[in-house]
Amino acid sequence: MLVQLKNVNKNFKSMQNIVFSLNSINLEADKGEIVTILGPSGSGKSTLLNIIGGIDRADSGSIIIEGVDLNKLNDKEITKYRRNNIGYIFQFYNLIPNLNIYENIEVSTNISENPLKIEEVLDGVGMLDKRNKFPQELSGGEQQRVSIARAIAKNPKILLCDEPTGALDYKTAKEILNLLEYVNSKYKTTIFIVTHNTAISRMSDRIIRLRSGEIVENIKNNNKISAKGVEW
Ligand SMILES: Nc1ncnc2c1ncn2[C@@H]1O[C@H](COP(=O)(O)OP(=O)(O)OP(=O)(O)O)[C@@H](O)[C@H]1O
Repeated sequence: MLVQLKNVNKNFKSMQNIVFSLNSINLEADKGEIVTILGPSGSGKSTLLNIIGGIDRADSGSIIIEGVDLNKLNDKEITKYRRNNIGYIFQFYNLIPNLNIYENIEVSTNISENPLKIEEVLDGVGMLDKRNKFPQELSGGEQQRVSIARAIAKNPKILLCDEPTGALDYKTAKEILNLLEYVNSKYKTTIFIVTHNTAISRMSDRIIRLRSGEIVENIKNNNKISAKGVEW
């Protein structure tokens, strides 16, 4: 098992009160699985993703990645874990505006121990010919392709996608889903996709539904379809 969360709890507090808590989260994901995390706004989806990514710390419980418990790592060790194991894709791409496409990816490969060739990943996402362009010269879909290339170039075991198609129109969103499927099959990357779009869950191996910080559904998808067939 690549990812195992056991009894994970996380509270966000205001001055005196707990304003939100993620409660007793248990989940597992194998190498190469695609997992979708569904749930209404504020249910804790991004918080859960950030805990798996070592960005947020859990208050208690275990987050075991390849046998290592993230909750037992110090800050330096967790930074190293993040650099080498985690690729992140955001709704609004988060590319660095004053660096060209190639340089945006270089920022990520420069800090990882086992990066892929930048040309190879740019070619894989269909952006090699735009390598000298700047983010503002690209469409949203193209920027998301670059952000996938940036995440993948680190050669991470886990790809965390927070609403990766949330800012894109139907056609471009479908292209991005196809690309995530390609990455998953080529690199055997385990992919977590947080989304409001329940249709996306049809291309995943596992579907997790959160409500008010609790998992209310955790099912294996026995009717997985290819990204091409996902419709909404
Ligand atoms: N750093 C923080 N400090 C305090 N509260 C936080 C913090 N991060 C998240 N929260 C609260 O935790 C709750 C869950 O937030 P989270 O972003 O995980 O939900 P979500 O399901 O991803 O929502 P959305 O779909 O709107 O992005 C929210 O009520 C949010 O305000």
